[in-house]
Amino acid sequence: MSKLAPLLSEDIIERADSLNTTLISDAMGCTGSMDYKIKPVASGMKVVGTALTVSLRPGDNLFLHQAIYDGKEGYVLVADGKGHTTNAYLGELMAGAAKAMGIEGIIIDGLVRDKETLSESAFPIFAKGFIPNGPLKDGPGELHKPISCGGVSVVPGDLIIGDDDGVVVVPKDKIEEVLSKAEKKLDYEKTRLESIAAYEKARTEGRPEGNIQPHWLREQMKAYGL
Ligand SMILES: O=C([O-])CC(=O)C(=O)O
Ligand SMILES: [Mg+2]
Repeated sequence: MSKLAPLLSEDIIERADSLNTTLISDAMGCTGSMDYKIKPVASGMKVVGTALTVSLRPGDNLFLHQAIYDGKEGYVLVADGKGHTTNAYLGELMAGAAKAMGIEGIIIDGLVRDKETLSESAFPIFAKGFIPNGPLKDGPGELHKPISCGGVSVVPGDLIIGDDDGVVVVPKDKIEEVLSKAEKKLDYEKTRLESIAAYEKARTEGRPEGNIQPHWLREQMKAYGL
């Protein structure tokens, strides 16, 4: 029997892929984001998938090696590196192995190394930064258990989305509700951007009409007597 949590459906992954981290966080009441220091190693990287979790001893990557070989397509490896900042948890070799295994990407609360190779690769890695020191390989650690990563709980099987703004986690029992809300927000934002652009065009052409204040602004400002 697989140790891995069931993969999320292709439909869920496709829907999440057509959204982004900000819409998904909005749909969770502006929550769900990991520590802002966890960012893609190169701008433009995006990852969406089912969480595969590992907890590491600070500065030690033994269990991260095992997690890579437990992984396969559809999974995003999420590693609680406890925010350790003296040793890197992975470099180009492990990143290459994870990509070869079919893993969608790696999120780590800690540092990595081999910046040049990692940032030129198409393989998405999200970390807090870079340091030349390598890790120990002695353990202990924990695989496929609930963890905390970047201040957010991650349970194996949760939905993970990472992009240039950071990483957001959607608990598996909330996915349907969150995706439908985020899709509605996307529609709202598209319409809003269109009206902002139309207003700017009209204004610069000397024929402004109406206003582009969001519908809720007036009501909210009443509390301030304005
Ligand atoms: O030593 C390690 O396990 C990490 C590393 O440098 C690599 O993945 O290239
Ligand atoms: Mg190396």
